[in-house]
Amino acid sequence: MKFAVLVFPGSNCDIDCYKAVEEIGESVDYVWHTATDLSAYDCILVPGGFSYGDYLRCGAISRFAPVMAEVAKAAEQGKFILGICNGFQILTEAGLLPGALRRNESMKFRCHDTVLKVVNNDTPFTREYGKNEEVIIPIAHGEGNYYCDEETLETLKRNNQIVFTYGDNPNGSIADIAGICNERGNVIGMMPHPERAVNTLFGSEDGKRMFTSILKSWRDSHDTASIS
Ligand SMILES: NC(=O)CC[C@H](N)C(=O)O
Repeated sequence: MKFAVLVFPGSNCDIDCYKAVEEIGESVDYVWHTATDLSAYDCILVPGGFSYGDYLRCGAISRFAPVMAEVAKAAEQGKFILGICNGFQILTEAGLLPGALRRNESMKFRCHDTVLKVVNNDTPFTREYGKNEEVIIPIAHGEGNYYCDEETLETLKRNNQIVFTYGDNPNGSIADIAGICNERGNVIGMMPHPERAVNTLFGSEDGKRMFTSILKSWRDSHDTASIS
């Protein structure tokens, strides 16, 4: 299986994502935002950071990068797309996920561990977790306050698209939402950083199972031997 980690001017979690994939022993490349071909990749990681300095709105400029047309194509093909933090912001700006990320209610940048509930463990990204399992994954953002209108929220609930919720809501997100997926389940965005929780040395390895979930899902769909 081959992973791509997109890199925009101002990305700062690209190396963490790359290392997280290395932790699970898979192949990974950095892919610059000007790339126009993602056909070699099975999973696209859109990492966190401050792409284009968060000017206008977080992700509002990056979503026009040439590579984003390829991300849309990959999503259409059913490939796995994981947007983390600024990556989530870029995916909402690109219209690949519904809703928007606003300034934290506190108007402060929040950087600390959070307890997340795995609301939907029936996605390619979360199958290695138990339903309603609580995991510890850190956040680091100023604009993680997820918002969508009532109708969209009802749709998210009805389709089981709410993947993670916060135990102790750190940013004012509607319905305590920390992560959502598209209706098909192959595109997910989340504000917390699983790639910063892949080893007990980091304080938690609860994020690692997101990466092993992706690998298992890909292996199942490609009918190769499953990993232990
Ligand atoms: N760690 C990040 O990706 C930061 C996300 C974004 N720039 C914010 O502050 O909300």
